[in-house]
Parts: sequence; C-alpha cells; structure tokens
Amino acid sequence: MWEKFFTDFSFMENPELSDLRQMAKKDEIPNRYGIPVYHSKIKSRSAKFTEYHYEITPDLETLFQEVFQHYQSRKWIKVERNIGQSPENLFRQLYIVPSEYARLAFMMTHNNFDPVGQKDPDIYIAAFPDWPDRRILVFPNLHFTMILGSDYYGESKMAGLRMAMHIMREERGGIGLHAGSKIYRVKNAQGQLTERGALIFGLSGTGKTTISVNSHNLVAPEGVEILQDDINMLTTKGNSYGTEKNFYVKTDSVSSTPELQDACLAEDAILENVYVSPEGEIDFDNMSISTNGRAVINRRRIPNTSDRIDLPQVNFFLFNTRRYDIPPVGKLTGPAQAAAFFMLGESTITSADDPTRVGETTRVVGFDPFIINKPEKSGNRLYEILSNHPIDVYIVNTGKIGGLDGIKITPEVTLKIVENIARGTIKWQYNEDLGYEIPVEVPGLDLSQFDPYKIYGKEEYKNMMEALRNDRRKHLQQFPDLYDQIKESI
Ligand SMILES: Nc1ncnc2c1ncn2[C@@H]1O[C@H](COP(=O)(O)OP(=O)(O)O)[C@@H](O)[C@H]1O
Ligand SMILES: C=C(OP(=O)(O)O)C(=O)O
Repeated sequence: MWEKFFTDFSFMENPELSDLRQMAKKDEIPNRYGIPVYHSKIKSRSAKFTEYHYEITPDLETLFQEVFQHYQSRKWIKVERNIGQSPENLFRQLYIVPSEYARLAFMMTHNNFDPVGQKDPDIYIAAFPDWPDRRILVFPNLHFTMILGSDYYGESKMAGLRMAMHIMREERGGIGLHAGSKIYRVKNAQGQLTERGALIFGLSGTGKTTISVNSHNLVAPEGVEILQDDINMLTTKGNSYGTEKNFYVKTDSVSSTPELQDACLAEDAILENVYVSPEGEIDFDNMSISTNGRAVINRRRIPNTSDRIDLPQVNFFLFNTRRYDIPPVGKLTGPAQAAAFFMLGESTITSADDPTRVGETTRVVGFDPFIINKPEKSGNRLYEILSNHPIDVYIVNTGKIGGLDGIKITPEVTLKIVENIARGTIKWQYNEDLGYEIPVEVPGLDLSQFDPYKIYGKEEYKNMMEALRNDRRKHLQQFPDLYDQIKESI
C-alpha cells in the first residue's frame, strides 16, 4: 500500500527551481540579500524518533491508510533527482512532499542532480511534515523512508543518502561513508608533483567541512580539488563516487571559513534556521534561532571545485576525532587497526550535537550515525578494501589536549598537518603507549606544546592510554564477526 503515496496523490511533477521558490515565497524571511531564508519548526534530525522496519506489520498498514486518507485531498510535489553523477554508480530518488512545503522540494531539487536517462527509482521518500506525531520510519528492504512530523531539510536529505549508503553496501559491493573528499596535487619529499586522493571522516562538528574545502594556500602547480563534504561511495577498486551536486553546510563555521562565505550569501544559496535581524541583516554567528543553522550552497562557488565529484583513487583517510587526550595526529599501523578505529568511531560530543554535553566521550561506528544495521558488515567491507589497496589511515585530533581547558589544536595546525600528510613529509615513530605512530617532526610546525607526556607526565599518560586501550578492546567485543581479526591491532 505504501506505493500508493507515489502514484495516487495529485502531483505537480519536477517543478523548475524558480517555480519552487515562488511556491515557497510565503515562508521566506525577508533579508537585504534577497536570498531565501526559511525557519523550520524542527531544527535538527530526529535521531531518537527514527525507527527501522523490515516487515509491514498490521499496525504499520493501518498507519499507511490513516496517513493516506489524511493527505489525499492535498496538493503534492514530486521531485525526481539523482544522487551521484556517474552512470556507473548513481541512485534515482523519488521525493514527495505536500505543496505547502515547497521549500523542502526546492532544497532537494537544488541539492541533487538532474535525473538524466531513463531509470527506475532506487530510493523513495515521502514527507508528511505536519503529521501530528514525529516518527521517521526507515524501510531498508523497500528502499523507502516515511518522514512524519519533521520539516527539517536535513531529515529529507539524509533519508536519501542513508538509503543510498545502505544500497551501496548491500547490493553494490562497496561501502557508503560519512566522509568528504578532495584531491591534493602537491610536491612530495623528493620535490615531485604527486596527486593524492583523501577521504575525510568525522562526526558532525569535528572539521569535515573545514578540512574538505580548505586550499592550504597552495600555489600552482600545486593545488587542491574539492569534491564532496558529506557522503562518499567507496568501491572495492579503491575509487570513490561522490553523491551531491551541492553542499548542505552547517553555517556556524561560515565566519571562520572564508571559502564558504561568498557561497552562503550568493543568490543561489538557500538558508535554513539562520538568524535575520529586524533590519534584514543575516548573522551566521547569532545562534538564537538554532545552533544548527544550515545552507544549501552552490558547490561551484567554493574555490577549487570543478564539475567532477568522483575520486579516481583514494590514497589516504583522515579520521577526525575530537578528544582531549591524544596527540594532534597519529598514523595507524595497517588495515586491521584502521578497521578497529572505524568501528570505534571515537570522538567527543560537540556543540553541534548537544551544547549541554560538550566534551563527553562518544563512539559511533564509522563516525557515521546513518549506518542502518549490521555495522560489522561495514567494518568487514572496509577491512577488505584496505587489505587490497594501499590506503594510509590517520587519526586527526581536532580538539584540545589536556582536558576541556587544555591546549587547543587550532584549524591552522590541523591544516598544516594534513598538508604534510598529503606530501608524505612527516617523520613518524611508533609509540608503545598509543599503539600507533606519532610524528617526530612535521615541517613548518612545532608540536612540542601538544606533547601529552609534558602535559600529563610520563607515568600518568602511560596509564591513561593503557586504560583507554583496554576500554577500546572491551568495546570492540560487541562485534564478534570482526573482533578476532582486529583485537591484536589495538
Ligand atoms: N583543529 C581544527 N580542525 C578543524 N576545525 C576546527 C579545529 N578546531 C576548531 N575547529 C572548528 O570546528 C568547526 C568544525 O566545523 P565543520 O568543519 O563544519 O565540521 P563538520 O563538517 O565535521 O560538521 C569549525 O567551526 C572549525 O573552525
Ligand atoms: C544533515 C545532517 O547531517 P550532517 O551533519 O552530516 O550534514 C544532520 O545530521 O542533520
């Protein structure tokens, strides 16, 4: 019966962007830039209200009927878009939403690719933003997501990408990753120009976008190419397909990220839950509407982008981790340890997650809150890919060292480290206490102020790391299908 949502309502099909903006005009907050700004009722993803269903029970069938009847007389918009650009790996997505919520259809249309070519839908999303109960129902086997009671665009966007990542793992032999992508064209230690592809992982607020869009002030013939900032599809061949035509960035970092500023105030930006003053000024740093202000921006307005979004070869991963007890960077020992750190998904809670719990440790498999089920399957797939391709994996600490009031590892320090990773110019040494390599020397940087042994003392730090590694091993025991292969590496 769920299919009826996509066939039996009265639809306006694939309206033009300009028509969608017109239809959403009633929701716009006027501003001096004349760009669309909307304030939604729900301002972040409803993770606690997200349910996964593998069969349609009589209760769900009744819910479908009730919802269908309630919305039957409404006018609807149907948006057909592509996730991904390569004919070899794209996903056709059907999205329906009542026409009162044209702003959501507007953002979805802007964010994704035109549906070139004939193709049956791979992904179905039906949004009922004004249903009185909030429930996000995910049906992995049907490739269908039903959004009840949320008008936050991120819920609709991630419904599509969450399902695409699942299909990638279950049906296409690869793995969907919560990671941005970029290409470095840099001189290595021998002075030769090399091209290195990077995937940048991290939970919300840990610097994925900051690192993904940065130019590192490289000068031609050196340079970067910015590909994606959120979701990538890694294949067993070691290449990675991008997913989004444009970016849906958090606007709290716009003021400190010059690469994003123009794009966020351009005529083709769409802002969500960003503050507008009574005089019509847009203020990204004013969090009174939400700490989760967002913008769909034209990716091509970010310097160093091109039309391509796919990464031909992945050479290294960055696991962004915001912690208070590890050095600014570490190099993992090999595929088993990389798979272990992927399963650990270690970080601390940032203000993007919950401003009242900043600093608490958290672990999310794959640094990815969008894995639907069987996380070990993702870990095993990654292990397999890393075992067959020489991909180096680095832990990048974008937090502080020495506790909540400790020494801040600034974006400048992190960006210099990442540049040197790309060049291959860091001198590494194995550290017994951490169980992986840490830098002895990073050209152009003095990392001595971040030395944990100076901050904590030799004995105390050794004990702290021993406790952490024991805790990691204990945590990983919940993944028995992978544990035996990775336990020695921790
Ligand atoms: N060492 C660091 N590396 C990267 N970002 C940092 C660092 N320290 C602080 N930040 C700040 O943290 C925020 C990270 O936000 P963002 O890059 O949007 O994260 P994400 O894309 O992972 O959600 C930015 O405001 C950035 O300036
Ligand atoms: C859209 C979301 O995902 P991300 O933070 O990865 O952009 C979200 O979590 O609301």
